[in-house]
Order: sequence, then structure tokens, then C-alpha cells
Amino acid sequence: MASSSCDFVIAGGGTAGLVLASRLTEDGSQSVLVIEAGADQSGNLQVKIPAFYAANFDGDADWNFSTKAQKDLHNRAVPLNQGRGLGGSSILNAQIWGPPTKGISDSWASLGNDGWNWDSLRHFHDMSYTYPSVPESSWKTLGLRSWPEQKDSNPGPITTSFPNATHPIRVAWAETLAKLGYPMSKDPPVKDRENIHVLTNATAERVIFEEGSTKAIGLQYRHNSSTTTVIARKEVIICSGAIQSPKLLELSGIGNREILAQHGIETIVDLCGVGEGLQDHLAVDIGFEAEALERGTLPQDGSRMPFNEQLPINLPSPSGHQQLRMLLEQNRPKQDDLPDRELARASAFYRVAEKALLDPASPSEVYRTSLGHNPFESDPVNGERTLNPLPGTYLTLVGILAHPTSRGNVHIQSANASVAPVIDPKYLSNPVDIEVFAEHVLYLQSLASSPPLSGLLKQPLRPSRAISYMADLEAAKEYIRIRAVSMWHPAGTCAMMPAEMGGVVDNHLRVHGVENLRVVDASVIPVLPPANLQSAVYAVAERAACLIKSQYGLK
Ligand SMILES: Cc1cc2nc3c(=O)[nH]c(=O)nc-3n(C[C@H](O)[C@H](O)[C@H](O)COP(=O)(O)OP(=O)(O)OC[C@H]3O[C@@H](n4cnc5c(N)ncnc54)[C@H](O)[C@@H]3O)c2cc1C
Repeated sequence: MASSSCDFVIAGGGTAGLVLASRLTEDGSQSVLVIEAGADQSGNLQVKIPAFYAANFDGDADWNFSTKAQKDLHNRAVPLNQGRGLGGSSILNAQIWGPPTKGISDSWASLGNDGWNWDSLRHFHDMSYTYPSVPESSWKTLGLRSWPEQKDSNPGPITTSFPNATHPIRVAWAETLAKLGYPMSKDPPVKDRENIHVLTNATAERVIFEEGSTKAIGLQYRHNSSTTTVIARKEVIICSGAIQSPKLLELSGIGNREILAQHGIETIVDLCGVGEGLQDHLAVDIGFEAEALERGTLPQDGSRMPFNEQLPINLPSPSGHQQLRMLLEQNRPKQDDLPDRELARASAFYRVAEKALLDPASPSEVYRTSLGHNPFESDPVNGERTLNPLPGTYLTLVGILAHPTSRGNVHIQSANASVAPVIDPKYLSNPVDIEVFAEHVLYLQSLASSPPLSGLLKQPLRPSRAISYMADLEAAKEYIRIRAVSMWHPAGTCAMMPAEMGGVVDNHLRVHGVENLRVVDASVIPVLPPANLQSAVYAVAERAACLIKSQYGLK
């Protein structure tokens, strides 16, 4: 077993891992090694163009995970694609940017994480991205009431923009802007630094500890069919994502003692929260046939197009709130069902969800439109994975459950690092979720019947599949059970919370009971924001870099 050394070893060159590597190497005296299991896909055009994101599914850039059969989804196993390659899930994702709400950011602090609230995180959101400047004349067409001036924005490395390229006019618009010299998003020039080392196609297998202690001193990884170690002079930082960071901890002897014993792994630290608290956003779509649209506005060939609008919304009717209050009370985690530590964690999460769901100013669902219909999900009736596009033009409305109360887990099923873990999100296991979701999915039909949208859709409404005609809440629930899919936002499996509440890392993202070991990625996010996850992951990684730099006095 050969070995080398550097200051920081990062296990996982994904979204969070690369932010950390980039920030830590701003100090030229520090050396960082990134170990990434996948390849460098930066030359792959399908990775760079948002509309192609699903084209990478099932290939080399995808771990191609699938959940355990989900009882409340008619025993379906749900595909849970995750990015495998430099950039991690950001190389697969649809590049939608949606920073979290203030309420959810503040809830992270309420779970015992000092310093993790909206006021303190806002700076780290700003550090990660720059928003586009939008002239007032365009606010209306973009659905904006107002837009801050760009001079108020920090120049973060990720340049966000509004969707384009779906209509010839928008294409021309983007080309015109480029010709006029407006900047396009560029990768920050980090790759050429001498103190950053990136090893692709290398899989981290376990953290190495000082003999007889709980101090992490390095990482064992597999590269080119041989096993190698690297010594971390300062820290090992696990950034392997919400599905595989808990796996790496368990393989290293950190986790629930009973689970480790089942696989013959010696316990270094008994930490029962590892792999627990798994949460994810479920989504359901209904495609409606469209009419009276100019040729070219919607795709004629049925291909899937990028999402173009996102609208967070609360429950449609006030009577829904009364029922919701009762439902929430009836389904609180109960002492009889759970051991003490699990009850503490489940109750803390539930309180956050209750507050968010009952807050009329907070969205309980996020709605989206997508041009075209959605042929790539499995057919709920015959299970076929790829459906033929339907002739005609379609607009798909998508509903995403913003605050799931159900929690699941992910654990190893073998001590062999090459074996995938068992992923059990327990989708909809808390009855609150299906009730809230069904009400919103029914509301999608009301939205489609409301002007001016109704004027663009064939009336009476003609959904893309017969099964999506929904008469009532019960029909909507059935539709959800056969059709809901993951939005690919797994989080919470190494939650930032005190150990006595079932947390895995402290508010500096250090693993409880271990020296020189941190986790920095979606797994530490204790409660999902109601929107897409990546902006929260970037902010977490930016903050982690700041905490680490300050601990070691780095530039
Ligand atoms: C298909 C898809 C679409 C999405 N769309 C959006 C969207 O439009 N907007 C949005 O905001 N969010 C979206 N997301 C979510 C977002 O991309 C993720 O939440 C975010 O990228 C997670 O970042 P991370 O750093 O936690 O993990 P990742 O970015 O997944 O990084 C983990 C990295 O660790 C590597 N790794 C794992 N195990 C090992 C090991 N043992 N050794 C070495 N390397 C290892 C992986 O290969 C990967 O590169 C999407 C996600 C997916 C999968």
C-alpha cells in the first residue's frame, strides 16, 4: 500500500467537494487532494447544456441508484440518479437555481446549530453566485415584480440567468447578448493551481485513524486496481453526497454499532444518526395538450424541454389549513413507536415541518411548467421505462412536495466498498405528506383551467394520459402513488445537529466524537429547503470553507 500526504484530503469531487477544494487552495501554502470516483466529464456537451441533463442518466456519469420498494408508492422502487464524476450531481442536474426560504434557513439554527440562520448564511449564498441584471422593461415577461440592481450582488463564481433557448427569439436574444459582450458563466480558474491535486476514477474506501484513537489521519482509496493511502496532515473531509457520505462513515467504523456489527466492521464511534433522517422531494407531473400556439413555441416532437417557471405556493384553500392542523397533530412522532434518541430527532424535524406547513407565507408546494410532455419516466400502467412521444404539442405542469415530513434511511449492505447501499426514503410514510400533496396535485388542474393559461391549453383539458383525469382527492392520491418520482434532492443523512438529538456533525461540520474529520455536502443539511437543493449545498460548502480557514488561520 503506497502512501503520500497533503494538508486536506477531500473524498468526493462533487458540488460541495470542489467548492471546498477551490476555496482552501486560495491559500497557496495549503495542498489539497480530491479523490473522485468518477471521471472528468467537463468535455461532455451533454453535461453543459441543461436541456440534456436526463441524457446522462444510466451512463458513466450516473451512479444509477434506485430506492428499496416503497410501500406507499405501490411498492415501486424509485430511480435516484446521482452524479458520478468531477462536479458530482451538478453534472447531471437541470441547473435550476432556487435559494432556500428564510424560514427554513432559520430552522437549521433552531435544531441546535448556532450560526446557521438566514442572516449568517445569506453572505455565503451571495458568495456562491451572481444574479443577472434584468432591465425593468423585461420584468413583466419574466414574471418579476421587482429585481435588485446587479451592483448589490456579490460576484460569486456561478452566474445565474433566466431560461432561454426554447424559442427562436430567445436564441437570437442570447446570441445578441453574447455578441454585445455580456459575460457567459465561466469556470473559475482553479484547475491550474499547483496546490490542488485531483484524482479521478479513484474510490475512497475508508477513513484511516491513528492507532487506538478516534483521530482521522488519512484515507484509503482504490485507483487503477490497487489500494493506496494518503495521509491528511490537517483533515479528511467527506463530500461524497447524501447517499454515499454515510456509507463511507459506516465503512470506516462510524455509525450505529448494531449495523456495523452485522457487517463485521469494528466500531470506532457509535453514532446512531449516521444514515438516518433521509429526506427527498417527490414530484408529480401532468401534461396537457396545448393549442393556439405559434409553431416553435412548444416542441412538436414531444421531447422534454427545460423547466421555465417555478412558483412556490401554499395550500389553495383556508379550509385546507384547518384540516392540515388536525392532521399534523394526529401524525406527530410518538413515544410508543420510537426509541428516545430517534424520538428527539423525529420530533425536532416534525416541529420544523409543522411550522413551515402552517405558515401562510411559506410554500407547501412548488409548481413548475415544462414545455413539452414528459416521456422519460416509466409508464405507470405497463412499467415501460421509455415512452414514445405523443404527437401534438404539450405543456407539462409539475408539483413538488416542498416540506416532506416522512424520513427514511440509507445504510451499507456489505463491508465491500464497491457495493451500493440500501436506500429507503420511506416516501409518504407520514400520512400528512400524501394529503398535502394530493390537494396540490388536484390544484394543478384548477391552474390549467384558469386564464390566461387555460387559453393556451386544449379545453376541456386533455391530459397526456387518461389516468391523470382526477375527479377528487382520492383519485389524486392514487395518481401520486403510481406516478410520483424523486426530484433527486436526497439530504439529511449526516445531519448537522447535537449528538444527543441524533445528529452526526456539529455546527462546524465536524463528526461528533472524531478528530480531524468533517462532512460537507447535502447530507449535513438537516431540513430540506422548499426549493431545489444545489444553492443550499453551495452555501453550506462556502460556509464550511470559511470555518476551516478560520480554524487554521488560512488566507
Ligand atoms: C438528475 C438531477 C437533477 C437535479 N436538478 C437540480 C436542479 O435543477 N437544481 C438544483 O438546485 N438541484 C438539482 N439537483 C440536486 C443537486 O444537484 C444536488 O443536491 C447537489 O449537487 C448535491 O451536492 P453534493 O456535493 O452533496 O453531492 P454530489 O454533487 O453528488 O457529489 C458527491 C461526489 O462524491 C463522489 N463520490 C461518492 N462516493 C465516493 C467515494 N467513495 N469515493 C470518491 N468519490 C465518491 C461522487 O461521484 C460525486 O462526484 C439535481 C440532482 C440530480 C441528480
